[in-house]
Amino acid sequence: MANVLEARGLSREFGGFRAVSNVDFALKEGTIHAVIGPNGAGKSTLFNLLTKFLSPSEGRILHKGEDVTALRPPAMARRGVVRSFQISAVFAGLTVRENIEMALLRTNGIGWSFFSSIARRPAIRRRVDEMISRFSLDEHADTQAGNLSYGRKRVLELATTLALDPDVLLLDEPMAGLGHEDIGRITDLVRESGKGRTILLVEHNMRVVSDLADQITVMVRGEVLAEGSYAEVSSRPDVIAAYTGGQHHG
Ligand SMILES: Nc1ncnc2c1ncn2[C@@H]1O[C@H](COP(=O)(O)OP(=O)(O)OP(=O)(O)O)[C@@H](O)[C@H]1O
Repeated sequence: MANVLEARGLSREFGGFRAVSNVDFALKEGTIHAVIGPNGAGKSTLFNLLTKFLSPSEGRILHKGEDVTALRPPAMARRGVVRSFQISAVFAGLTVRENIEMALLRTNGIGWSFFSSIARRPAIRRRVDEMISRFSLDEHADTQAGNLSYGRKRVLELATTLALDPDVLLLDEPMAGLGHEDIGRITDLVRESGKGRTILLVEHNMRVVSDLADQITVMVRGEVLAEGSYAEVSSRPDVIAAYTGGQHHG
C-alpha cells in the first residue's frame, strides 16, 4: 500500500518546548488511521502540522512522495487533502440544504454571488438531495443549521467536508462532546465515508478507535511510542503504562 501522507523527522517547538519530536509517520492509502495518546502527547500539534496549520521547526511532510512541507492549507485542499473545520464550517443562518449547496458550489469553484440561481440547477439539486439522505438529514433539510442539535451539526459538518470529495480526510476529535447515540451515528458515517478514501483521525474515545481504525499511532510526550492494530497497541505494557502512569487520562 502506498503512503499518501508522510512525516519524516517532524518536530515542532513552542518556546524551546518540543511538542512534537522527531516523528516519522506514514498514512497508507485506503486506511483509517487513528492517532491516540494521553493529554498533551502532541496529537493536535502533529495534526496541525500535517494539515499545514502549523509549520514544523524541523522535518518534512510528503504527499504521494512529493515534498509539501512549504504548502499552505488551500494548496493541500487542491491536492485532495482536506481537514474538517468542525462547527465553524457550518453557517448557522443557512438551512441544512443551503449549507450543503454552498459546500458543493465551493467545490465547483462557484462563488456566493451565483449561489441562488445556480443552486437550482438540477445536477446540483440531485447531489444535495443525495447527500441529505445519505446523512439522514431529510427531516432537517429546511432547519437552520444554528437550530440543530450539537450532534446533527457535527453530521452536517461531515457532510459539508465530504462535499469537497477529498482523497484524504483529516478529522480532529470527531466525537468530542457527543452523546452515545451521536457517536454511533458518526462512527458509521466515518466508516462509510472511508470507502475509497484515506482517513486520519485524532480521537480520545477508545471504543471508536477500536471500531474504526485499521492502524493506530500512539504518541507520548511528543514521540511515537507504538504503532499497529488496536489489538497490538492496546496489549503493549508501555502503552498501558503511558495511559495509566500519567496524571491525566485520555
Ligand atoms: N501554541 C502552543 N504554544 C505553546 N505550547 C503549546 C502550543 N500548542 C501545544 N502546546 C504544548 O504542546 C504539548 C502538546 O500539546 P497538544 O495539544 O499537541 O497535545 P494533545 O496530545 O493534542 O493533547 P490533548 O489530548 O489534551 O488535546 C502540550 O504540552 C501543550 O501545552
